Amino acid sequence: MSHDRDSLTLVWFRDDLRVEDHEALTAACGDGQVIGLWIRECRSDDGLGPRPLGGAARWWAHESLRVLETELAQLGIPLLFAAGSAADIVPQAAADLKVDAVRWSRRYAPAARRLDAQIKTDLADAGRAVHSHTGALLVEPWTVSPQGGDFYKVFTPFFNAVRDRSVGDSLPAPRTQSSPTKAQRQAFAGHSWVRDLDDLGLLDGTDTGSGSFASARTPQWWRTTVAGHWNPGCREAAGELACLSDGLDGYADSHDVPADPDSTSGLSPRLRFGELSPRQLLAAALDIPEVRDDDRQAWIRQLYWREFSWHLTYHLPAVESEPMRPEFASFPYEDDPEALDHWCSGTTGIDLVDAGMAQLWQTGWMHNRVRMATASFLTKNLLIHWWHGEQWFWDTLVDADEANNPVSWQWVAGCGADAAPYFRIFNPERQCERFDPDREYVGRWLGRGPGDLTQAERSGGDDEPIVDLRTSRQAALAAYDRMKNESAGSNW
Ligand SMILES: Cc1cc2nc3c(=O)[nH]c(=O)nc-3n(C[C@H](O)[C@H](O)[C@H](O)COP(=O)(O)OP(=O)(O)OC[C@H]3O[C@@H](n4cnc5c(N)ncnc54)[C@H](O)[C@@H]3O)c2cc1C
Repeated sequence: MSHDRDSLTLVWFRDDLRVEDHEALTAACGDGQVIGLWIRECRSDDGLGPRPLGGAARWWAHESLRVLETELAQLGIPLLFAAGSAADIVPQAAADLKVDAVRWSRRYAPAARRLDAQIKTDLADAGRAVHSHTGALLVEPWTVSPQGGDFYKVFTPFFNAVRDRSVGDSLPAPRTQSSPTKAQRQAFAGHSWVRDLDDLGLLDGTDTGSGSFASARTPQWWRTTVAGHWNPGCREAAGELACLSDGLDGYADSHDVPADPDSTSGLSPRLRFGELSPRQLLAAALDIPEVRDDDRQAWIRQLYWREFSWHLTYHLPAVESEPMRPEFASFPYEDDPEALDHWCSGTTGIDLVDAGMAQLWQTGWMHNRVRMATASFLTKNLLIHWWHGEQWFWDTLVDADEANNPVSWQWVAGCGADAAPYFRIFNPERQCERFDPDREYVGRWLGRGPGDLTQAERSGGDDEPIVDLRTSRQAALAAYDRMKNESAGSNW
């Protein structure tokens, strides 16, 4: 259906690569004609903008954008691509395309918010209407605070404060518009900032050639290997949402079983890139009749863990680089590139850790229970700074998320939002016995069959552990004591 009014709106897509339940897109279509824009952004020298995508996420974004382009085209909406500084490109695009308004879904990391505020001012100064919309979160972070405090620092009170809030109904895809004419398309392509998706460099990348596994990050890897495990794009995401009952069935009891591919939903990259909105997920979970209520509630609680990560990220200046507990700034981490390389390449000799790192490298994803065990091993048994692990995950996870990744790393490292921080040191052998008793998961990812010798039964050989779990645990606790004695304590 074509629209009568003349109004033209630019919808700037970011981490919201969908057409359903998209408030900015729906509002824009209600006003008149729409043009979409996606920018491969770089961070400015003064640190404004989103964190540059890691290798696996770049591959995902590229594929997902291809699908979004097709979905939008079916609605009569062109999607234009650009690369560079959004502070330059968005005002330029708005002027060149002569749009009346610009709309986008909000983002919440401080450096991206500051950039968006600057762009909003520039557009308004140029006489354009600018509207930001909700869409990435169920709860806007500034709408929730504890009595007498600025923001929640512990999950359970946060969850109790927001769990019963209404989030409204999901929106259908907007109605079809009249497609741009050939002449209009040619005019779009003529602007200096417009690129083809394939020219954004999302699949480019260079091997640093330094010889270490951790630095040899080749994005082509993701294209050839990880691609076999995923089908990015909002169309496929909608199909997965329809099968959500598989992931929810038995969730309360079995979500910690890494060998079972249905023990969790596997929807994290869909949320990361906004192929599905959290509101769609919540509505779907509440709607599945055949799922037991404790499974449903346990899963919904996890959705709110994601909200909590963003709540913290919104309120903290630099969650990716600064410990939430300030005393950890002086934690005596060790500089051990060789051990880091063993960890990245999954050659630590600790089965669960190596299996997890193999799953990550081969699929761009790792089960949550194993993420916790591998992260604990790096930061506590190897005493390597959580930054290094966070960065490796950032580069290798298809769901690498600006909030969930650093907040989870800080949680495991003991410097984050956890009521019982440092003393929880996951023993990866005990974790394996408990959550993978038949060794199905480690067998799958280490290329050994279930029933092979357990870690304890093996001795010597190439896969001798690089560190003794018991003595390294004691060393970690001693390092913690040293830090505590040196710091005066914190008010976090
Ligand atoms: C060291 C470490 C790093 C992590 N990095 C990321 C990351 O970069 N991106 C990311 O999305 N998650 C991250 N997580 C959280 C969690 O591991 C993943 O969200 C989860 O494994 C995704 O699988 P799923 O979609 O099947 O989850 P499900 O169990 O089906 O849960 C549904 C959704 O809830 C959210 N969720 C589930 N568990 C958590 C959690 N512990 N914390 C926050 N949100 C959660 C996710 O959005 C997930 O898609 C990390 C966890 C750890 C311990």
